[in-house]
Amino acid sequence: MTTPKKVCVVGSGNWGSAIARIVGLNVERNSKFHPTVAMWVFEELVNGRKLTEIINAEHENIKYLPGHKLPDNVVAVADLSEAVSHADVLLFVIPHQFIHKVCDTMQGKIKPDAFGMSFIKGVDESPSGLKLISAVIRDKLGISVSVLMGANIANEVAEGKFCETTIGCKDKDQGTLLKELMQTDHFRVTVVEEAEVVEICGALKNIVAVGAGFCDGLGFATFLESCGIADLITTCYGGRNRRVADAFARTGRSLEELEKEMMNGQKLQGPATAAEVHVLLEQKALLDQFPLFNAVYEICFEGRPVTDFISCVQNHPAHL
Ligand SMILES: NC(=O)c1ccc[n+]([C@@H]2O[C@H](COP(=O)([O-])OP(=O)(O)OC[C@H]3O[C@@H](n4cnc5c(N)ncnc54)[C@H](O)[C@@H]3O)[C@@H](O)[C@H]2O)c1
Ligand SMILES: O=P(O)(O)OC[C@H](O)CO
Repeated sequence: MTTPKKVCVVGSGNWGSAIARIVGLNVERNSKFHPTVAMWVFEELVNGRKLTEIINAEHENIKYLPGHKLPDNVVAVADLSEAVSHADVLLFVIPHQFIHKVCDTMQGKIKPDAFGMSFIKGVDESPSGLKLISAVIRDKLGISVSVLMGANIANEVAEGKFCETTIGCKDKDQGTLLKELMQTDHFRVTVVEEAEVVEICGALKNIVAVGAGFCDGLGFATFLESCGIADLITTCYGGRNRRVADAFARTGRSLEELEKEMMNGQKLQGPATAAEVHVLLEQKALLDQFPLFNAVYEICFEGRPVTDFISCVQNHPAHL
């Protein structure tokens, strides 16, 4: 029998504490894991008391996740080196601004066969270019690093509200183990191999969220009505344009044929609109600024292979 794996949560903010809560409950009932979880806490005083002492005495992170008890087996540790030294599984849940310093402190302190998972949404920027946070951890600590990202609000997850999340992990066995560590009845986990895509989605959506806040704050609320972003998301998930385009890409059959076969007389609006808008963009010499619209037009009407779709967008003049 293999030795139970010890888990350390590196971080104890809003999400870090919600994750520690899940992990603490899960390890108690799964013999593949050691029954205690170390949670590294960036020490600070709250009402004159050390936060670690409050967490260990009251089993609640009263500053970052108030109102939700942590299981007794989650032990707050202020010394990062001590917290991580016995861990087989390292869960990184800190704001991305602190990742370099945290990894630097961990260097030489972790078990050589430990592996990690990052819950951190962000990217790292340096003179050599952008880097995923998982890559920063991997390069600094020499361990494999998966990611977990999803439409998850820490307080809601802690309340046990239903939501789903995605683990990106290239190793099948590790992915299965990490799913066992994270999944609950209310927090449902899907594991995919494309870890980089999972991570970049998590990082970039935060910029859009800031933009959405600007719009709301400025009173430009119409995009947030049902006709705006909501309809965009709805059509991309469940609409007829999406369904027929999906079949087009999978089968290589023509749009006309598929529309006739799949829609029983109903009419697609997307390709025709792409053609109509294309006329205007061409007249105004704006095609370069709308690479997605242009790519859809070329694929639908000019015989451009659908397999070029991503490269059309990648080759936007602004990126050259
Ligand atoms: N909060 C959410 O709902 C949520 C959900 C999903 C993902 N995330 C992501 O999880 C990551 C962590 O977010 P969070 O909500 O746990 O953190 P948070 O926003 O609550 O951040 C505060 C944490 O940072 C720590 N901290 C402050 N100064 C520090 C320093 N110098 N060095 C190290 N730590 C320091 C604090 O002690 C505290 O634990 C982020 O990338 C976030 O985008 C958050
Ligand atoms: O509260 P935010 O904007 O950091 O977002 C939290 C989560 O990332 C939502 O999935």
